[in-house]
Amino acid sequence: MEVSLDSQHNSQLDTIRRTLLASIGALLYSLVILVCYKLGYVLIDVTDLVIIYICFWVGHLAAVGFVYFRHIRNMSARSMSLLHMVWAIIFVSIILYYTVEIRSALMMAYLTIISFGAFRLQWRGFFGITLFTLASYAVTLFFFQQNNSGRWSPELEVIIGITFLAAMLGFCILGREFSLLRERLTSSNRGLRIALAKIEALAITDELTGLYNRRHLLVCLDKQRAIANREGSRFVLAYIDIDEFKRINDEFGHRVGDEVLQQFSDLLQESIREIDLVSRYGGEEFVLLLTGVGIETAAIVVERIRDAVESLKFSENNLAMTISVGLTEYQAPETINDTLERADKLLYQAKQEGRNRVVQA
Ligand SMILES: Nc1nc2c(ncn2[C@@H]2O[C@H](COP(=O)(O)OP(=O)(O)OP(=O)(O)O)[C@@H](O)[C@H]2O)c(=O)[nH]1
Repeated sequence: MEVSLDSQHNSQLDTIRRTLLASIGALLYSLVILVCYKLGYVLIDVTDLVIIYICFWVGHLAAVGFVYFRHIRNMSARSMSLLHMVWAIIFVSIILYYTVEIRSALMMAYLTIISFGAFRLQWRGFFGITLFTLASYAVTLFFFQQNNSGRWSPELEVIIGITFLAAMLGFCILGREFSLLRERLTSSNRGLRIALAKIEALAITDELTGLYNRRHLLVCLDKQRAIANREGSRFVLAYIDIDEFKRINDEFGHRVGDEVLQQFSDLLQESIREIDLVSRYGGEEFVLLLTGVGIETAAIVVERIRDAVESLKFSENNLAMTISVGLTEYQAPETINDTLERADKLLYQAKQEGRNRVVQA
């Protein structure tokens, strides 16, 4: 879970970084156009240029704001959405319509815009945006030729057009490869995350019973102790041992012994609340962690479990068995070891007093 949140956060930061890069690119391109305008390569009325700039920047900033808004809301965002790219391509096409002589240089902006799509778009989207760019350039050329026939050189335009088409095709193929690579990477990351979650679960689970193991119990106890020390909350440990389990193994075999352990674990699991924890401490020993209760309430719960075990028949052989329990409440600021040792001594006392009983501190 932590891994997944981490990767989501990193991907959002990447998105913000790419959006900032796109903005820097757009700013530089706007400045280059201004210089070209000053040098007489962009033949446009200054009012029209200002209107085009305002329209483009309003759209661009709205898109950037949208990405940032989704980021602070923790929603997934695309650095340059399809709409955002279409907006930028239209802007470049309009500028190209007014550009003379150096149009092939300013056309490079198309490639920069499209390359942003390679980070996010599926290859179909990438293909679509490439087609849109080609169509948009064709429309620009058509109108340019209509209004500037004097400056129109068919041979030159064909050469530029073919070069541009080849570059776009190359970009499209590379974009597809990139997109496939990204999809493979995403899917292998997902696989790794699932495998990691499984390994983490295995590391804290007892194989036979499916209960938490001793390692996980100790981690939880440390946390619970820290909470109790800080907030003054209470928790109780019940150290449970199945009585004369060796006899069950000896009489019925190890397989039946395992079955009994599994059924007993199920019973324990069903007897506690979600906020409590049951663990297999080792062999036929189990520890219950009962949180937010004092020893009086815990004693009632554990006594009920002892009673249920006594009256149940386990495994296919209808075995009867009993448990002994040492029950103690955590006394701040002692260590968890102290509490466990006390519970163990109480369990020993329960065994000494004849088994099938709960002894509390
Ligand atoms: N079937 C099975 N037996 C286990 C497992 N782990 C431990 N045991 C057995 O549990 C038995 C525990 O025996 P003892 O420690 O002598 O205790 P006991 O017979 O329960 O007697 P008291 O605790 O004194 O009531 C041993 O025979 C172990 O082999 C397990 O995973 N499966």
